Amino acid sequence: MMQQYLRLKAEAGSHLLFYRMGDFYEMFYEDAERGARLLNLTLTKRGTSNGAPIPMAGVPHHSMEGYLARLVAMGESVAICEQIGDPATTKGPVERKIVRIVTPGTLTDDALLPAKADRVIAAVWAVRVRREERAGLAWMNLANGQFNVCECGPAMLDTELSRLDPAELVCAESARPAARDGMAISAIPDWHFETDGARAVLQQHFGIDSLTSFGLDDVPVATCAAGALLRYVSRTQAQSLSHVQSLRVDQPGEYVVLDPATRRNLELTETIAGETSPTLFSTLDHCQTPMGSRLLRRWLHHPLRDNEPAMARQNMISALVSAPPGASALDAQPPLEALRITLDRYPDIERIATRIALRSVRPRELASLRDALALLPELSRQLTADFGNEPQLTQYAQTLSLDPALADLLHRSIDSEPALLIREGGVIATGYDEELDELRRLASDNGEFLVQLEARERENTGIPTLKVEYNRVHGFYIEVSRAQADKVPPEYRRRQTLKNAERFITPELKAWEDKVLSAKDRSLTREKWLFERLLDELAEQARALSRCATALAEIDALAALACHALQNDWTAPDLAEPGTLRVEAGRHPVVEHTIEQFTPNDCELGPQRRMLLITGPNMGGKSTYMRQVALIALLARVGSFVPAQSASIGRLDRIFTRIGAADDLAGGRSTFMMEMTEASSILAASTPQSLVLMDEIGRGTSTYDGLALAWAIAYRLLTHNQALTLFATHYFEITRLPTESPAAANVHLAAAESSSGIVFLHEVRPGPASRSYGIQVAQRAGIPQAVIRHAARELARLEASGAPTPQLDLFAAAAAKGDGDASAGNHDAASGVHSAPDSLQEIAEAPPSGAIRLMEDLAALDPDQLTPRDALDALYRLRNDYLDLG
Ligand SMILES: Nc1ncnc2c1ncn2[C@@H]1O[C@H](COP(=O)(O)OP(=O)(O)OP(=O)(O)O)[C@@H](O)[C@H]1O
Repeated sequence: MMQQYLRLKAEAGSHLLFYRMGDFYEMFYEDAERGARLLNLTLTKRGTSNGAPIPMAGVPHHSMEGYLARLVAMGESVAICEQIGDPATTKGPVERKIVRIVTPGTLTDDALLPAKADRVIAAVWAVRVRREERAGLAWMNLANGQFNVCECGPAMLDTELSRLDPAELVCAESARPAARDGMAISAIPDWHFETDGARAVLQQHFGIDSLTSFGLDDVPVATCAAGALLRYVSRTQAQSLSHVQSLRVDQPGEYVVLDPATRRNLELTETIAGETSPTLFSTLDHCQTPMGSRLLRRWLHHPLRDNEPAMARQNMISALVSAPPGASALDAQPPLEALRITLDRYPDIERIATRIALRSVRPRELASLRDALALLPELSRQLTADFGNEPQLTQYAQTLSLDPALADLLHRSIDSEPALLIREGGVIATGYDEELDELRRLASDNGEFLVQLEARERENTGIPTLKVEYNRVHGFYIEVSRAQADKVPPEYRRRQTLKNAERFITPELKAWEDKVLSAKDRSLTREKWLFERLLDELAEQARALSRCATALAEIDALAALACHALQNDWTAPDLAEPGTLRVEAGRHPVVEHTIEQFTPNDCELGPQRRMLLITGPNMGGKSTYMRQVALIALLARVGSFVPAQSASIGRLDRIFTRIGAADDLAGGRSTFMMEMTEASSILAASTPQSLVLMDEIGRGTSTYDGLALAWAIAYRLLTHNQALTLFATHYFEITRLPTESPAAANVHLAAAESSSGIVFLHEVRPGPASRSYGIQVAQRAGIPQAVIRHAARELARLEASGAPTPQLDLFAAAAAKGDGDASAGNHDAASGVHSAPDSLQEIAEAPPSGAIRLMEDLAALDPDQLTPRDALDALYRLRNDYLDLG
């Protein structure tokens, strides 16, 4: 047996091998140790190998699914080996075979899959093509059969992977990427990616001679990845992947690019702390079906660049939102509500269709499919009757009309309440197959015969207490009390002797028993055979079914967005010309639900006003404001309504965010290094059609370094990249940027000081802030009073001494003017709303800033060339020039 095990283990490779032995799946050797550790199982021993005991750990076969789910969640893969030979007729170990391999990215079983998220498997391959490094990506969603590829430069690989968020990444052994959270890495031999072999695998699967029709000629590197991926996935499944019927090339310009940091910062489907709620997705997910939820999640991660497809969704949402109550609506419900009530009754047809194709569908899933198909005409009727003025919605009605033969077949073939598993019987409906009905009748027709037999034998033997009974060990028997046992006729043969009774069998009873029991076996065999034939017939409809599932998912996701828009007073944005972003009274789609009263704010960016410099106290609402603008833009590009009074959002190619400080300790990068890495990719890639969010860039280093970098980065974004930028900063020196470039404008988050401390107004007003309120915010955060008083004294001292911190200078100037109003400051030249106070104006006009000039002067000095006297003179000069000690 161990030889057989070792052969199968060699086949399983690095996957854990679940080796079936009776009612258990056993693991041996290192697998046993690893499995026991991961699953908290008892580690035992079985036999010895070279004198050493062989470690063994096992899980009961009936609870295997739960253990598999846990292992897969930990990124493990498991090869499942079943007994396929018959123990009764086999000498030596029963024949066994690996029947499937469960890996994190190739799950199709409902019990192992998250209902509301996709689990994608991807493969990556990178090579040099005509002196240019290219990365090819292929990915597959096995649970719905979608198979896609794209190609990009290596720099974009991380961004693409964050878009797809694969559960498993297949790569070549020679190019294993660094591990990442939530993504298992599976290395396969390099030759699997070899061009000819990869193309052959694809051509064979799709049954075609050329891959040109899929548009693969332009993406040779991705084609290699696709071939390797298909080979890998096929090996894991017991069945052919007949539901993977096409391969789509994602075009580079299709979606608004969001890099990994941006997806994280905008908390699309996961909060920064790693929770699933509250996120944009958790807020919007009013979907009634799991397939709708999964599609909505995909949409949020794939905002559309072009107006046309986004507009198509928006039009449908508008129709759903505004349909007048019609005669057809259920129970006088508004049409949208009636539609959602109908949707609520659909099961996960998308995954059922896949499991039909993979022949792993369960009887009860077919019953729920049958019931769902009966609902389709009602849904089609609602779409045409209530939303008839929106042609795209009514088009769905056509996709939903499946061949009535399918519903009829399921209706006739599947029992109204089928058993859980086909091996239990009771799945095929009575009346579907004559032979099955006959066998079932034979198998169950025991009552009448036994009653008659018992009466007859009592009379023949004269034993009134004689009984005909059944148990699982001995089958049918006639029981007679001990005292009466000598009265039984000679044809009675003893089967069992008990303390007070004797049990007998007669030739007649035995013959009948054989007939009944064989009828039972034969009926089960017949039922299994019928089920297989049924799957053959259903498989022909799997494609139409998955198209129907896609339509249902789209209707559901649109209805969810419409429902949210209606309940929260969202509006349809205007999908405008590139380079425009205008929001009137916008709100943060998630935060507006988590606080009592959200203050709406405007935002205006366009060709003449490309950058907003956002200042204001800590806790004033800067980050919320910036994120809200980005989320409104993203929602508009998804095709959704937006939380604003009105909005006009142009075509965007990318959204970038540099928000918050996060160390990448694993990657060995400090906070400041991370900040600069992100900033450098923004400077490298943003265009006039990009939206850039920069939050407090430069704060991770010393004040002057930070200020100088922040200034230079802002300047570059404004003049070179010309991206639409929201730039929040505590460096008030930067607020004079508008005087140098009219395309920049200052805004600030207003706050006021009251007797009880600072009050945040959360209102975005024109012009820069006048104070930072750091000490007041610290006080609110509970810093001890003694520390607060000390800090206040220090601040007063610094201000009085005119210490050369540029922002202190600025505040001091404003404060000296007796500026008690938190929001009053100079308003930028570009906005032209207010004139600037003199002192600020002076600072703004001093070319260039004092800080930078000081640095320049210092840099101009060469200490090695100075005499002690020259050095002293230089020191006095600098002191006089830059410090006002008067
Ligand atoms: N428009 C708004 N209306 C109401 N409350 C708001 C608004 N914007 C922000 N807030 C509240 O203010 C809090 C602080 O907001 P936010 O984190 O955006 O401030 P910040 O200026 O970025 O602070 P810091 O500079 O310290 O990072 C939020 O938790 C939120 O509850």
